[in-house]
Amino acid sequence: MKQPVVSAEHIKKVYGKKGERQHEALKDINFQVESGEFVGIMGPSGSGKTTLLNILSALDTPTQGDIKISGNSLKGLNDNQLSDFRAQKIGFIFQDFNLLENLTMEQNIALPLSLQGVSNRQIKSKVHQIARILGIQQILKSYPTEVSGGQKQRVAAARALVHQPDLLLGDEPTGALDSKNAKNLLEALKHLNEEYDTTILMVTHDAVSASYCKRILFIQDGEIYRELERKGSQPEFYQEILGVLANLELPEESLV
Ligand SMILES: Nc1ncnc2c1ncn2[C@@H]1O[C@H](COP(=O)(O)OP(=O)(O)OP(=O)(O)O)[C@@H](O)[C@H]1O
Repeated sequence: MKQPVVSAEHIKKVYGKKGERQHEALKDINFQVESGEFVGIMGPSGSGKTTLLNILSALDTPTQGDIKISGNSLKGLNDNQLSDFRAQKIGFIFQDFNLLENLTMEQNIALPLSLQGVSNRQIKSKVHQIARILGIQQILKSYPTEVSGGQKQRVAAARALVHQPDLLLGDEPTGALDSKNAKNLLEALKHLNEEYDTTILMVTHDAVSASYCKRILFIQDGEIYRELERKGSQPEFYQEILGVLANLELPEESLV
C-alpha cells in the first residue's frame, strides 16, 4: 500500500520548561497528506501554523506524537540524521525568498545538489530542467538583486524542488509578492502539482492563494477545527474559504 507523504499523529507542542510558564501551541494534531495533494493551512495569528511547519520539516520536535514522512518516522533521529532527512526529503519556500545574494540564480538553485555531492554535469541538467518548468531560464546568470520579487520566488521554488523532495513546504510563499507575481507563482505551483504530482503543503493567510489548493486545514488554538475539500471550481472554493474565515468572527487583518 502506498504510504501518505505526511502523517501527523497526535502532535502536541508545549513551549517552556516544566515548572515555568508553559504554552500549549499544538494540542492534538492529526492529519495525512497523500502523494500529489496540494494542501493549505490557514488560521489566525498565534494559532500554531509556524510551529506545525517547523515540526513537519524537522526543525523542531513535538512534545508528544510522531511525524512520518513517506512512512519514515522522525522519532529518535539524531541531529545529523534530521538534517540529512531535511536535505533529501523536504523543499522549503519562505516568504522572504532566502536567496544568497552573492550567488547567481543558477548557483542558488544548485545549492541542495552541491551539498549532496551530485556531479556538475547532473547539477547543470537538473537545474535547467526545473528552470524550464518554472520559466526562469533567461535569468539563471543574474544575481538576486537584478530581478523582480516574483522571479526571486520562482528561483526559490526551483531551489526547493531541484533535488526532487517528497514534500514542498511553503510558509506564506506569496506573502511578499504583489497580486500579479503571487498569481504567477501560484500558477507555477499548480502546474507542478498537476503535471508533476508534486506534493505541496503551504501556510497562507490569503483566501485567493488558498483557493489554488485542493484541500484546506483550518487551525485555531492549536487544533484543526475545520477542513475544506475543493469539489467545484476555484471561484466557488474561494467563496467557501471566505465563508469559513467569516465564521471565525475575527477581523480579516488578524488572519496572518
Ligand atoms: N519559541 C516559543 N516559545 C514560547 N512560545 C512560543 C514560541 N514560538 C511560538 N510560541 C507561541 O505559540 C503559539 C503559536 O505560535 P506560532 O508562531 O506557531 O503561530 P502562527 O499561527 O504561525 O502565528 P503567525 O500567523 O502570527 O505567524 C503562539 O501563542 C506563540 O506565542
